[in-house]
Amino acid sequence: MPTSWADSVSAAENLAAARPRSSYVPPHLRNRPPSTDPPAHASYAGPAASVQDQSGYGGPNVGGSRWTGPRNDFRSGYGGGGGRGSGGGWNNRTGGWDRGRDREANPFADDDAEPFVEPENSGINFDAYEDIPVETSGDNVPPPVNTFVEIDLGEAVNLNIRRCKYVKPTPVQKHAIPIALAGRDLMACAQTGSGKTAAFCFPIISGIMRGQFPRPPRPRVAFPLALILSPTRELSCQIHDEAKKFAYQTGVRVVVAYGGAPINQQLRELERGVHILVATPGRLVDLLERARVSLQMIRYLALDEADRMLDMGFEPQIRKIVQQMDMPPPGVRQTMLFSATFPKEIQRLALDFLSSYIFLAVGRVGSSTDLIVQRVEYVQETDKRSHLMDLLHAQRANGSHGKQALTLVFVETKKGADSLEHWLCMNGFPATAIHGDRTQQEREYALKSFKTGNTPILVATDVAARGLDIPHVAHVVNFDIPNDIDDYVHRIGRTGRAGKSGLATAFFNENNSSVARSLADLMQEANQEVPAWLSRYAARSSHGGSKNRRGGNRFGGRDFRKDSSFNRGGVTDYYGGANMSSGYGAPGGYAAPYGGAGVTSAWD
Ligand SMILES: Nc1ncnc2c1ncn2[C@@H]1O[C@H](COP(=O)(O)OP(=O)(O)OP(=O)(O)O)[C@@H](O)[C@H]1O
Repeated sequence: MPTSWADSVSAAENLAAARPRSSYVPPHLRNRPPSTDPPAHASYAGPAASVQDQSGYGGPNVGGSRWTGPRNDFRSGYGGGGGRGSGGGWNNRTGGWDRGRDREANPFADDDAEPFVEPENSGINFDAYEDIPVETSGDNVPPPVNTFVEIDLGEAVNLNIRRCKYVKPTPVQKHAIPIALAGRDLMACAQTGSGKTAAFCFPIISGIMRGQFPRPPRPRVAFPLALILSPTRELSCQIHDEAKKFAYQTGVRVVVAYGGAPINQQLRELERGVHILVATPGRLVDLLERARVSLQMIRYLALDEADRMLDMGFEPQIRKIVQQMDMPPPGVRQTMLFSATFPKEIQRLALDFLSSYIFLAVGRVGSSTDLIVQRVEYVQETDKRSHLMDLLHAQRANGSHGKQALTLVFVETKKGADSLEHWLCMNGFPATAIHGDRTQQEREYALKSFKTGNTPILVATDVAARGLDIPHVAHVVNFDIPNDIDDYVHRIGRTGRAGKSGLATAFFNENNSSVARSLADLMQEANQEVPAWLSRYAARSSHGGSKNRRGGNRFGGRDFRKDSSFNRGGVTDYYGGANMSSGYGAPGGYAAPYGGAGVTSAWD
């Protein structure tokens, strides 16, 4: 009997291997249950059919009443039944989705060529996340799970989890996946590098595999079932790559659309059919205005790094996409917001986008993980370059495996990035740069060159601060400290990911005094040593008032619905109690009520 999730998957694989095969089965078909495969191009949407079992969305197009019934109906057979004969299913026009699936490239193929490949994606210190404080608020919060085997994601997704070498869910996954699988709207805040991408992708993929959906009503228009919005092109590409791995051989097709790349190629991809569309807001608005994408069939909406999208001025586009086009309203679609930081503005947006949602905070909101050793050094503007060179020399001397560890250097301006890159190269340090004035091709080339270790130093503006998951970034240098502490949290979060440790060094001087206090608070909270001189700056700036988007609340946001000032503003208080846990050992912790006066929480 299998004793762990990994054992169960192994057992499943062994069983599959033991199955007698009468003839050669091509690799892309090997994980498909032979008995349930429909004939090519047949329209099939029986009650137990999943996307994998269909040649497309064979269910009827219910036309006029597309938003009728509660949201869960979509997942429990909406549009199912009567699908036979309804016209050949999804994408029939181009030969059917199955044809595309047969050509599905193996998204894991590159992993084996990875220069720094590891046997297991458990990280050297994965258990470091276990004791992290977790808080949930909202009505009827589904209980967390401890293992992947407890979550019924389906055999195909389980195999992909194993291919990803994930052994157990991270804390945010333990909580968020059951919440999302229960069909609940979710606002989830968890530390950088803690696995949020999989936390929203797994339930979406699994929901699409299980659901029954009407077939797309018009040709030449893409009707995705799920939309994942992210602020930057690189992050959208990364989510796309991840989602393709999670959805490999499930029949769920993931397409990405982002600016700066030829739109025609993206249109062709969309025409081949799309279940999950990953997009940046600007390019998506373009596609919607060209009427090449319709959001009318969206059942899942995920906003990754939602706060950053507002910072970048995307709010009008996001509101247009979510509220002014044809997307089903909250309560019909399922909406999830994920970030490591949630300033007040985004919590207000959440009230418009989410319906009776659960607020989940894993670790203190806006905190950095204590896997990252943070150092702040006092460096005058004019000394920054030579100081950086000292750090890089020291690092080169300590290089492991004959390879120089990757170093990410953040600067404030695009010009500053160009000039520092040039200076580093002139001084014998192989560096490249990424910023918004570079062409998309240059940006992608720079990232690739950095990831592969060809240029182990990347100079970047905030375009690389959010979400990018680059293995083996050992050191993040804040050559220029950002004015907003949330940006600092995301920047340093490019190291110390998935349980690994990392180092972050910041060059502080007079110009940064406005963030002294939030920086000192953040470091203290992450159990870092705060230099005495920084504490003095912090004490001074508390009187002057530093920019603090967290509204004076020391640990930043918490569920905004709890703020009395907010509720006095005439907005309904959805808050219906909260649960608090400081670990996973005691399931009883989730039943403990929170919110009464005098109860200590992770936030206080
Ligand atoms: N269960 C798991 N086991 C092992 N590794 C995991 C697991 N889940 C995710 N990872 C890995 O952890 C890394 C970080 O994941 P991800 O990029 O989703 O983090 P994140 O929380 O979105 O970070 P950020 O806030 O910076 O966007 C990735 O390399 C991912 O493959």
